[in-house]
Amino acid sequence: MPADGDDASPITIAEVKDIARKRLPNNVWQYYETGTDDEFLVERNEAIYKELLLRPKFLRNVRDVDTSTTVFGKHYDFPIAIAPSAYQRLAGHQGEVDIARAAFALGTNLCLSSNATTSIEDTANALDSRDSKYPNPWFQLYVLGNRNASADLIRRAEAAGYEALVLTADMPVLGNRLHERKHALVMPDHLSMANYAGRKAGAVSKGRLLLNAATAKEAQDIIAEHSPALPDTSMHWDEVIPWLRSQTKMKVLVKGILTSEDAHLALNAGVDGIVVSNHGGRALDGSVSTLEALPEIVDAVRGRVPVIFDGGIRRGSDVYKALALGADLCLVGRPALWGLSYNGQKGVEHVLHILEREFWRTMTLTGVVNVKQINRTMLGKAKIHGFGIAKL
Ligand SMILES: Cc1cc2nc3c(=O)[nH]c(=O)nc-3n(C[C@H](O)[C@H](O)[C@H](O)COP(=O)(O)O)c2cc1C
Ligand SMILES: CCCCCCC(=O)C(=O)O
Repeated sequence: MPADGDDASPITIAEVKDIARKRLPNNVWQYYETGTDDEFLVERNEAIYKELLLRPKFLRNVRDVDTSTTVFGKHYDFPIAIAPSAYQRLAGHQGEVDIARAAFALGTNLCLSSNATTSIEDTANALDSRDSKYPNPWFQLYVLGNRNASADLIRRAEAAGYEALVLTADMPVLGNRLHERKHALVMPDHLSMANYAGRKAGAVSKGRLLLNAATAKEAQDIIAEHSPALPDTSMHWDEVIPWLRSQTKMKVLVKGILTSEDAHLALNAGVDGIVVSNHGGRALDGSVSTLEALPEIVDAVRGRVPVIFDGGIRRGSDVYKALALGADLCLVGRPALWGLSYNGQKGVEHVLHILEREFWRTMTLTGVVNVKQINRTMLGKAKIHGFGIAKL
């Protein structure tokens, strides 16, 4: 049983978030927090969990509850890992190094962003070796107009021992982040995009460049001028997965899948895994929340590859609900950044502990003793149906 923490410390993710809000400089807070347009999706990603109710079962001998899971044959002490997020040193402390060490210390894993403020090699070298039953870190890739630059990152990640390559598909251009346009993210002098030989940038090219384009024509001109350093907008299923395969032996996952159509295309292209994600509501406002998208993708995939899931997870019960709908592993983005701001590596560990404990407690209180027992029969809809809640 994971021990409860000291109650003088924050005891929920919401409390850690409140501390981060007070500590982070406003433009960093806005950058981390921001969604796009009306931020409908940031809100919906979180709110949607409340639409699903748990159907607890009792007297099932819950003395030994095992929260662990296996993905790509590797062991996770609980099914929560850390999503890729850019520029983690903006939260202070040691950024990516603290997040990676926390994930390893808790028996889980992380995915490093292409746009990290600590390089691929420095992040890997900061980690102690651990039992080979546990995974190595994953690396998230933005494929740039300059494919040679991307090929170089892939080669470096593989050489540094990363286990999987996660292609982010959902942001060929930056979403319309209104807060960021008002509070431009400016990288302090001591930080840079460490994987790109010290390039300074907020949102890729000169920070505000794309965000500040006044017209579509201006945006096109900027893309044309800076395309080697921006995500490659010409990427297509037919070529990009085969190209990645030709570059690496690492597992290849695609991140940002929201429909069964794209899940089928991803499977046909031969990916090793799918990440259901809407980029934390930072790409296209008004699109579907990830929990709503999950069942159709799980049904399309039919267990052929792992389905990884992120978006709006703030409670261990949220993780439980995503697993019940068929996710194999959940990722958290912002909560890790809040933990980092709260107390560096220890703060990220604290966040993971909270989620692990809540997840374990939800398993125990619903009468399941391992993650395989968490399935759709454990959920109901928030709608009165006869005398009970409607089953899914
Ligand atoms: C500040 C920030 C930066 C992010 N940077 C990246 C990135 O570099 N690459 C990527 O694929 N996703 C990025 N994401 C999206 C996350 O990987 C993840 O999909 C999202 O944060 C999950 O939602 P959550 O924050 O509600 O947990 C970023 C998210 C945030 C909040
Ligand atoms: C157009 C790609 C910019 C990526 C910036 C990092 C990121 O993913 C984010 O959400 O912010």
